[in-house]
Amino acid sequence: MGRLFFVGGNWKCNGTSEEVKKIVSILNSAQVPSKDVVEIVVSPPFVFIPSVKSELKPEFHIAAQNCWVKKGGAFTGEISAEMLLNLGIPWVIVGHSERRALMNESNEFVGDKVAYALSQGLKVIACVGETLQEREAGTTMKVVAEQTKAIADKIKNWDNVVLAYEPVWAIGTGKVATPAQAQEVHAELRKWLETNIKAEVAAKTRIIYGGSVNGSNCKELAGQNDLDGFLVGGASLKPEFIDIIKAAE
Ligand SMILES: O=C(COP(=O)(O)O)NO
Repeated sequence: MGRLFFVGGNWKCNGTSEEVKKIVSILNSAQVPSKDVVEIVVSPPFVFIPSVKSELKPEFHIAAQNCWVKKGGAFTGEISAEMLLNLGIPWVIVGHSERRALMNESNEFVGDKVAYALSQGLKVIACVGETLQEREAGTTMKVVAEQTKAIADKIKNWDNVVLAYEPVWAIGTGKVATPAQAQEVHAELRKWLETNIKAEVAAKTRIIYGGSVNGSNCKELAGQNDLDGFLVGGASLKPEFIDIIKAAE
């Protein structure tokens, strides 16, 4: 396939400065595959980004967990794409299901955020995924296609987009999608890109999986044709994150 494997670690709203120091030292002492085998991105909470960026070895790139939908200004509490770029942060996660749910981020708002982040020069991990109710109602593909379309409607270039399929029912629950379940949706998403955007975008875009990935299930998941990596939550705070990165080999 020729798509460079991608592993993201989403630290979410976790960590103290002591805990972050420990995670950084675990990552710095780890032997990780070369950058031709895997692209690794870790996403600390905003407050730890400068220190993590300065301490972490260059094999690990940095992502923010969110950014504002337009140029910075009178938007109390927000962090702008320009600020991230000013700090030399190349990646941002947009549309995570926790933000869609807790902050009421609509598909259109997520699409606008992806477009603005890309327009400023950030690379984007764009998240889609269905809830348990939506899966049980048989509407998984309808939901993730709508979420993907809302992004596609706002952007022209997919070169700096990684699409993360994160079934909400698998996030933080320990109920990881089976390899077949993940492959099915990834293949459908790739087909959606081919049909609605273009074959080259479908072939090149990395589609990564997130939702209870750990050191024991990552290898089988990584073996799926249309699965190009992971967006890891809980396990990215633990030494097993290195095992997950090595699933790229
Ligand atoms: O939300 C997730 C996945 O979290 P978990 O690995 O803890 O299920 N990634 O962004």
